[in-house]
Amino acid sequence: MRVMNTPAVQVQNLSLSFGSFTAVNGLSLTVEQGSIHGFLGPNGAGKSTTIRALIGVLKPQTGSVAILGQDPVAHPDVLRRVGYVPGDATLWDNLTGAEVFRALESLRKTPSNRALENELIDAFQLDPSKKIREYSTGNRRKVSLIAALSHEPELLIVDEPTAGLDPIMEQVFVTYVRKARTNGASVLLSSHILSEVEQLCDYVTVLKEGRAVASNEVSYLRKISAHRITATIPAVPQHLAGRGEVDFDAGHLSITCDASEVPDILRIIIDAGGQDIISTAASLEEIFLRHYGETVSGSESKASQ
Ligand SMILES: Nc1ncnc2c1ncn2[C@@H]1O[C@H](COP(=O)(O)OP(=O)(O)OP(=O)(O)O)[C@@H](O)[C@H]1O
Repeated sequence: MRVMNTPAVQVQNLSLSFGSFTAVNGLSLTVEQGSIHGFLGPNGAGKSTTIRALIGVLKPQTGSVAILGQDPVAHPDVLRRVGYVPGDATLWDNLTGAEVFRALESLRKTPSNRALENELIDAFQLDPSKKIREYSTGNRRKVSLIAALSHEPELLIVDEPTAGLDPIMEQVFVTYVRKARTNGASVLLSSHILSEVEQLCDYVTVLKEGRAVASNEVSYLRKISAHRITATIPAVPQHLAGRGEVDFDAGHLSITCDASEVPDILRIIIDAGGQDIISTAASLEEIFLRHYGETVSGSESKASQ
C-alpha cells in the first residue's frame, strides 16, 4: 500500500566502506513520490554502491535507507514493488529472453502486465526467442528494462539504463519511463547522458567521492549550462587573458565558459589565428561541479536532506 507523502527513496547520512575505502560517505538523498530523480557523478563516485544499498544488497554501516517507506534489509518484500535495472546485469546465458521474463517474474512474486510486456518487446524490437548469450549488450539491456518496467513498479531504480542502446531505443526508454511516471511511479535514474537527464528528470543529485556535492532542479541546468572550447593557437588572445577557466599549454588552449559566451569567444579565437577549434557542451557533472565547486553552498543550491 502506498503511503502518501512518504518519499519513494529516503537515504539519510549513509556510509558504506569496503575495508578501509569509503565508497559512500554521509550521503543524504530524497526522491519524492511521482518524481524522476537523476543520480550523477564521475566514475567511482559511489552511485552503484548507493543503489545496491537501496535494493538491500548492502547494509548501511551508518545511516539509513528507506524505499517506499521501508528498510529494504528488514523488509525485503518491499522490493516486489520496485523495478531494478542493474548497471551490469548478469542474466542466465542459457535462457531465452522470454524465459528470463518468466524467471524474474517468479522470483519477484509480482505478476507482470503481459500486455505491457508484449508492447515493450515490440517497442524495443527485441526477439524474445533468442538465448541471452546470443544477445548483444544492448539487447541484454533491453531484457532488463522490459523486465523492470512490465510489472508496473511503484519505484523504478535504473543504473545507466541506456548504456549500449542506440538513440532510437534510448527514446523508447524515455517514452516508457514517462508513461510509468504518468501512472504514478517514482524513478531514480543513474546516468551520464545529459539529453536523457534533461528530458526525463525533475531533479538531479551529483555525487562525488561518496558525497552529494550538488542537488537541484533540472530546469536549473539550462541556466547554468557550460561549454568547453579547445583550439591550437600561438598564445592566449589578449581578450581572454586574465579570465578564469582558461588553460594554455604548448599552443593548446582550453576554455570553459557559459553557453551564452560561446559565439564571442569563438570570434576572438578565430581573429587571433586559432585553429582546430572544437566547442562542446560540458558534461553534466562538469556543469554542476563548475557551478557549485566541490561543496554545496550558497542560497541557490539545495542539498538533498
Ligand atoms: N565490492 C567492492 N569492493 C571494493 N570496492 C568497491 C566495491 N564496490 C565498489 N567499490 C569501490 O567503490 C567506489 C564506488 O564505486 P561505484 O560502483 O559505486 O561507483 P559509480 O559512481 O557507480 O561509478 P560508475 O559511474 O563508474 O559506475 C569505487 O572506487 C569502487 O572501486
